[in-house]
Amino acid sequence: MTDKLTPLREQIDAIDAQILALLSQRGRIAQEVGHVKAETDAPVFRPEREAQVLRGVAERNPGPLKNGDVQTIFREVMSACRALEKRVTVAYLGPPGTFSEQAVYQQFGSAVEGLPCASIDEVFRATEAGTADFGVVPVENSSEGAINRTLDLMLATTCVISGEVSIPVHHSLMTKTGSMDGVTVVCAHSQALAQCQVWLNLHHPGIERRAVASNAEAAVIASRDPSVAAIASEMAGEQYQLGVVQAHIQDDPHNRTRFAVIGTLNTNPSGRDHTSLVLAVPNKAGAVYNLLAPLAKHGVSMTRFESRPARIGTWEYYFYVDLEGHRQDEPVARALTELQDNAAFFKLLGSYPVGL
Ligand SMILES: C=C(O[C@@H]1C=C(C(=O)O)C=C[C@H]1O)C(=O)O
Repeated sequence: MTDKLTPLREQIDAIDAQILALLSQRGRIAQEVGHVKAETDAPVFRPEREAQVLRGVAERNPGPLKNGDVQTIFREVMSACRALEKRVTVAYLGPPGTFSEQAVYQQFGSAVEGLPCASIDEVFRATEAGTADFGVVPVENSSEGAINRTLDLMLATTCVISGEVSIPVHHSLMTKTGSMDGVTVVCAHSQALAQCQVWLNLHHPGIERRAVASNAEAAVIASRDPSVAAIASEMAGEQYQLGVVQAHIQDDPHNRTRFAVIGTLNTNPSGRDHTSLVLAVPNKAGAVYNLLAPLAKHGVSMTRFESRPARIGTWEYYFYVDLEGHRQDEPVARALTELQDNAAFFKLLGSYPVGL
């Protein structure tokens, strides 16, 4: 066996040497890019360029490696190259171990400075204040719908959306001991409790459910108190040394959460983009119908339509709309101008590459 392996491993060693030489060449060019950007004060992180590189490697991938795996490798290569220019700081809903943190690494790779925050509000504040270069905030979950606090803060702050990222959300029930003996409370973020309610009703109908600030927070509590079980990711469980009672307890096996990358960067077109905006109309018959007419007229598809009460005491609403295309694409630009003319309120949140 050894005789057969030796020449193959020699080939792998030779290839690794080439990969390493090429990586270092790539790194040196990224440093030059960094110098050019510094001269013009241009942004280091360019989501549209990174999206194009990742789409390109999937299109050109000759196999046998899977597209997703090749993209993970290139995501890390770009992350390391970007860090040679500047290590970007990204605020997220902490503590470490949350799905928000996973979304940060999914978008930026691991050569990034994560800044865990106590609340979604704080993520917006840190990003607005420039303490962080970007923030990552949950926007919607495939089972539970919109994250209302994020929608409200999109409206209230000056942050724009520079990117989006979607990750699978798998919940595990975990305790300090790995068993449910003596457990009287299940802690999790309210969204996670909602996403696992059918399973909990079936398997632990009598146990108190307590909403806490985040799933990772629940994991911290469970790591200190054996009468508490946490619902969180297995990553959080590992971080806080919990034993898994039951993995994959979310009611929908395809459960996903979409996150927005917020910041001050107006991302350029990548070729496959989304545009997000908030609109309001006067409270009269046909107003919403008329409002959206420019989309049909210019052939722009709407991928999301969400309403939030305006909270001014009357039955008025803000509409959160996602469109296919970039604000600089001709049909989108035309539709946006007409939408703005028809709307009582109009705020463009940003255009950004469609998440992988
Ligand atoms: C090298 C650049 O800077 C960053 C790193 C990239 C890379 O390593 O490919 C791509 C985009 C930027 O986020 C660039 O802008 O081209």
